[in-house]
This record gives sequence, C-alpha cells and structure tokens, in this order.
Amino acid sequence: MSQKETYENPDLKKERQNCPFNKEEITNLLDGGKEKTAERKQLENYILSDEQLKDAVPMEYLSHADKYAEELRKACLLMHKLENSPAGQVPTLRALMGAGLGSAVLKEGNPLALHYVMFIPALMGQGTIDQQAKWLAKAYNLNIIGTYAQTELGHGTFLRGLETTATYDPNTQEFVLESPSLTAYKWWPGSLGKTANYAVVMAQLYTKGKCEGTHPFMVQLRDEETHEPLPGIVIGEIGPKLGMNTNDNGYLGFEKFRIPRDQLLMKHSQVLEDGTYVKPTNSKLSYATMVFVRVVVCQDVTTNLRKAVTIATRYSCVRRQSELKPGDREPQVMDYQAQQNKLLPPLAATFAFQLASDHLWNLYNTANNNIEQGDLELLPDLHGLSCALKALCSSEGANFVEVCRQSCGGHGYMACSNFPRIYGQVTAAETYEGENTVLWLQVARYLVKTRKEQTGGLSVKYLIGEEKGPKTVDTTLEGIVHLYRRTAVGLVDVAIAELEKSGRKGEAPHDAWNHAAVYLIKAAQAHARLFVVESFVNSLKVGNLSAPVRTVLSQLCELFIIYWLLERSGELFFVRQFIKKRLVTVEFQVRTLLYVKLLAAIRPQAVNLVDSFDLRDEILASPLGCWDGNVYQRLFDEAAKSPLNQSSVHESFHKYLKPLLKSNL
Ligand SMILES: CCC/C=C/C(=O)SCCNC(=O)CCNC(=O)[C@H](O)C(C)(C)COP(=O)([O-])OP(=O)([O-])OC[C@H]1O[C@@H](n2cnc3c(N)ncnc32)[C@H](O)[C@@H]1OP(=O)([O-])[O-]
Ligand SMILES: Cc1cc2nc3c(=O)[nH]c(=O)nc-3n(C[C@H](O)[C@H](O)[C@H](O)COP(=O)(O)OP(=O)(O)OC[C@H]3O[C@@H](n4cnc5c(N)ncnc54)[C@H](O)[C@@H]3O)c2cc1C
Repeated sequence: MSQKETYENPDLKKERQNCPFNKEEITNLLDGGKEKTAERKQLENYILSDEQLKDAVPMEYLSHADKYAEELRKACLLMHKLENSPAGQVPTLRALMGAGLGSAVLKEGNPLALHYVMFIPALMGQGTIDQQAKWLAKAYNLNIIGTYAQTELGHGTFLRGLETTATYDPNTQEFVLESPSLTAYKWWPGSLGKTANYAVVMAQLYTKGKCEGTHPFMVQLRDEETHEPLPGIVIGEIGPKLGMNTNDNGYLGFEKFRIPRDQLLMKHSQVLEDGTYVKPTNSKLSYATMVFVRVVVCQDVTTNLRKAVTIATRYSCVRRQSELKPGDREPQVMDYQAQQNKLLPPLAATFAFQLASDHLWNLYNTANNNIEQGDLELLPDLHGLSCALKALCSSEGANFVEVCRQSCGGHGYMACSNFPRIYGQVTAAETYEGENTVLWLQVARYLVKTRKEQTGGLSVKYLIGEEKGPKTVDTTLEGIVHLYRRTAVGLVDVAIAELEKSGRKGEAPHDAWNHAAVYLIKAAQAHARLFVVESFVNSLKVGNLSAPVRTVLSQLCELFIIYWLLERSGELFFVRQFIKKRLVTVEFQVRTLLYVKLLAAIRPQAVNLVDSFDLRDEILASPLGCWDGNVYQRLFDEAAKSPLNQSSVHESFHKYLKPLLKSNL
C-alpha cells in the first residue's frame, strides 16, 4: 500500500485479512505489468510529495477566478516538474492528463488539458510534415498553447452545419476567417477562455466560390507577449458549469481575420496557391482528432469509476447502520444484499470497461499506423467501435458513479466526498466528443449497413451470415455470451424490419431512419455490450493469471454479464425466437439465482479488490474512501476548513439576522 497509517479502522482491517489472492497481481495487471506499477508509484511519489502542489484551502471555497488562477499555477508547476521526472516526460505527461494522478493535483480541471489532448493530436493528425516541423516543437516546448475550436453556439453535433467560414483570397494567398452570425461563434472549447493563444479551428472552406466543407486551420488568437486578443478576434470564457470549472471553456468570434494559406492543415486536403482545391482520400479524415479523444475517454471514465467504487466500497464497510438480525450489533452496510447489488456491478464494470478500452486502444494504434500508410480499411470499424465504447462507458459510468454516491447516504452528498467532481467529469463525457445519442445512431448506421451488405470489420463480423450456436438455455459463460450475440443480431434485424416497413409505406429513407430511432439505438447498445462482454470473457482465457486471481475475476465477469442481462431483459422480448421458445422466462429465473449467489461470493473480497486498484488517498480525495477508514474524524476535519467555522458568530448575523430577530414581524 502507498500509505500505511498507524490507525486502521477495525472493520477494514478485518476485511483485509486472509485475502485469497495476491492484490499486487491485479495491480500489475491493471497497470500493464510489474515495471509499469513501479514506474507509476515512483511518479506518484515524485509529484505528490511536492508541497507547492497541495491546496492551501479546498477549491470549493475559492471564487471562480481564484480557482482558475490556482489550478493554472499548479498546472504550470507540473509542466516544470516534467523535466526532472524519474519516469521520463512522455509517461509523466500521460499520467498527468488523465483522471488518476493529474486529478490529485488539478481537481477542478486542467487548463492545459486541451493543448495535449486535442491541439497536439490535431497538429499531428492533420498537419503536413512541414507544418508539423513548424508548429509541433513550439507546442511541445509550450512556447504556444493551443486548443481545438470546433463547436459553435448554434451547432455542436451537426458538423456539416458549422457556420464559421474560411474564404481563400488568391490575391494575398490568405484565408479570411469570419463568424457570420452570433450562432457562428465558437462556444465550448476548453482552455479557450483565458489560457490558449492558438487554436486548431474548424471552419467551412470556400475557394473559387465553392464550399468544400469543414477543414482544420491553425490560428493564432492572442499576442505571444501580452496575451491580448489579436485584432479581429473576439474571445472570452463561457462561465461556470456543472463541473470541470477550471478548464476555462471559451467563446470565439472572427471579424475578417486573415491567416496565411499554409495555415490550412493540409495533410489530407490542400488549397493550391491559385485556389485549386485538392480533395482528401476520405472526407471524414478531418474528423480524426475526435476519434482519438473518444478512444481516450473510455480509459478516463474507467479510472474515474474506479475512484467512485473504491470510495463507496471502503465507506460501506466502515459504515454501520440499522439492524440485520434483531438485537444484534448494527451491521456494516456492505452486508445488506441491497448494498452489494448497488456496488458489486460497478466494481465488476471497472474491469469490463478497462479490458474493452485496451482492445479499442490496440485497434486505434493499428488503424492509425495503416492510415499513415494510406490504408483506410480499418477506419469504419474504428469509427464504429470508438463511438460505441465512448457512449457505453460514459453513460454506464455516469449511472454507476451516481449509484456509488447514493450508496454512501448523506455523506455521499458532501462536496468533500469527491462524488460531485467525479460525476461532473464522467457525465461531461456523455456530451462532449459527440453527444451519446448521436454516436449511438452512428453505430447503428454501421450495423445496418453491415447486416444488409454482408460486409464489415472485425467488430461486426457476427452480423455476417447466419448466426450459429446453441438455441436453448446454456448456463456456461459461452452460453451467456451467445445470448448477448443473438440479442444484438436480433435487434439489428428488428431495426432493419422497421426501416423496411416504413419504406413500404412510402416514407423517404431519412424519415424511416428517424421513425426507427428507438430500435436503432437499442441495437447499437446491444452491440456495444456484446463487445464489452466478449472482451471480458476472452481476456480471462489468455494471460498468466494465478488460480486465485482467475477465480475472483471470473466471478466478477460472470456477475457483470448476468447483471447486464437482467437489467436489459426487456430487450430479449424483441427477439421473436426467444419468446417462441419461452426462453425469456427460463433465462430470467436461472440467471437471477446465479446473480444472487455471486453477490454473496464476491462480497468478502470487495475491499481487497478495490485495494488492488492501488489508488492513493490523494487521488481518491475523499474522507469516505481513505485507506485507513478513519471516516468520521476526517469528515470533521474537512468541516473545520469551512470559512463559516472561522468565527463563532458570522458578521452577517449582525447585518441581517439580528435586525430581523428584533423587528417583531
Ligand atoms: C477533453 C475533451 C474535450 C472535448 C472536446 C470536444 O467535445 S471537441 C468537439 C467534438 N464534437 C463532436 O464530436 C461532434 C459530433 N458530430 C460528428 O462527429 C459528426 O457530425 C457526425 C459523425 C455525427 C455526422 O457527421 P456527417 O454528417 O459528416 O456524417 P454522416 O452521418 O452523414 O456519415 C457519413 C459517413 O461518414 C462516416 N463517418 C462519420 N464520422 C466518421 C469518423 N469520425 N471517422 C470515419 N468515418 C466517419 C459514417 O460512418 C458514414 O459512413 P457511411 O455509412 O456513409 O459508410
Ligand atoms: C465539458 C465540455 C467540454 C467541451 N469541450 C469542447 C472543446 O474543447 N472543443 C469543442 O469544439 N467542443 C467542445 N465541447 C462541445 C461538445 O462537443 C458538444 O457540446 C457536443 O458535441 C454536443 O453538441 P451540441 O451541444 O450541439 O448538442 P446538440 O446536438 O444540440 O444536442 C441536443 C439534443 O439534440 C439531440 N440530437 C442532436 N442531433 C441529433 C440527431 N441527429 N438525432 C437524434 N438526436 C439528435 C441530442 O441527442 C441531444 O439530446 C464541449 C462540451 C462540454 C460539455
């Protein structure tokens, strides 16, 4: 453990005794190997021991502007620390940008995040070699700080509807950027409000009088010395949000703002000096930065979920409430089956999401290397899978975080529990980088196309040809996975039947699509769940796991896939064969029995499992989830920090309350 205190709550101590598996083995598995664990720990010691990176007062008590200034101070200090990092610059940067180590220092949001997460990836993915040579070193050295400015006040989802224009002027060989209306103003880009002085801006490219669609442009926004907005740039911050308040999301307008021709990022398409437009091999290549972030979001959400589950699980073993057996001592709330039903599925989900995200990350790297060589074959599968997993992990993740909060009763509602921040971050991921419903519909488009044309990538191969496998109840893991597969195929077929029905009624394809949306979304979600479940089951078949670790992970895997099946049992009714063979009822009864048994089997290992995540107290940032379980003392200590507790009578008493008390109303 990273920190062993002298005090350890006796209930937690008991939970940790006789752990049947080696926690470190799971830690290493999640980190990606023993060396990676050692590297992470070394890095955490390096960063978290720096007194200057600690908060003097909890962020909640600072004003909006002070919060920003304080997080920016720490973000800049972190960047200085990169140079001497024991783990090397790149691994340190990665760790600092995510929901793990970075969030222990920058709790309200990193004002430099967009620079690393989108601006640099956009330069790499969209810039030519020459453009990269010109800008990348400056960006890496932090001589310039950038963001990704795409969304506008009027349009975020519908990129073809963006209004910002970049019109080529062959006389001066410049593009003229213009925001033709209020709704054309960029709105939302992170770091834009106060931090960034450059941006990759997505705008409709006009040349020779023709619109060629949205393209990425490298744009300087602020003076490199004074940081004042350049003439023709209207810029500001959009104000407080549900969470991530120091990411300084901003707005941006252009008033006939000119940039040189070579600031169109021209890796995939070009505008020649005379204004001739050269098309990309695929018009969606300009969307590639979003694909990258969707992949990363899955990992980030998983880390956040791990934090929420650790806090709720430890607290649930410390918290004693009510009566289980009449007259007995109040039990740990974790001993209620109802509490296990809340917390063990999200615990299992952390493993399921991580394994699926690992698969997606591998696909991303392979596809990206191929794209660099001009081979776009994997692009549709990458787009389909990244949309599916981003939408699934963020939506399920946000629901699970909220359940974790509720499982901590009143104390879970305290800001210091850290649930509000974790929730704020996870639910943001349901919206940014493609609103989830919109992404589900993109996935459905790919599924329908695959099923109809009988051709598609690896993740949709099961939709090609007749499905095989047992048609009766089969209680093995393989049997359950097959049930997921049949449900996913069945729902795609139901959606296609719905589309065809509307077609026969004479509806145009776009109307038919809109009228089948409920079915299409269900099909896309079933597909995403199938992928996660298959990844979990297949991952347990390979690898050098010790028998005790394999046992507990298999239990979690089984629990999770049964949990989802029961949660979504309604969808089985859409698949006609299941009803015909009365499969639904049998499935439901058999699985519920097994599910309840698994809750009881995993319960004794819950604390050991979250311990194996090896999340330091600074990362959990919650009195409820600390390793030592000293919950009540820590809650008291947090309350003592409230400015309202710095005097016994607040000055407002004399100003307002006393006159009221004396007024005899
Ligand atoms: C820290 C985080 C900070 C946050 C930052 C942000 O939020 S930044 C802001 C984040 N903002 C957002 O995320 C905005 C979300 N909106 C979007 O991404 C797009 O507007 C859209 C994808 C919804 C539709 O786009 P559209 O109307 O242009 O397209 P269409 O529907 O007509 O489909 C045509 C074809 O293109 C295919 N295809 C589509 N995308 C891709 C792709 N990436 N790759 C490959 N292919 C792709 C699609 O499959 C279809 O193929 P088919 O069937 O013909 O073979
Ligand atoms: C925290 C945060 C950070 C962000 N950071 C950035 C950033 O750095 N850079 C940037 O450019 N943008 C950023 N964004 C913007 C973000 O990408 C958009 O908000 C997002 O893509 C959703 O677009 P929208 O706001 O236009 O929603 P809308 O599309 O207006 O969604 C409203 C509703 O309409 C529905 N809807 C829309 N289209 C369809 C459809 N075709 N079919 C069915 N339903 C539909 C949606 O499902 C939703 O329910 C950020 C947003 C947030 C919240």
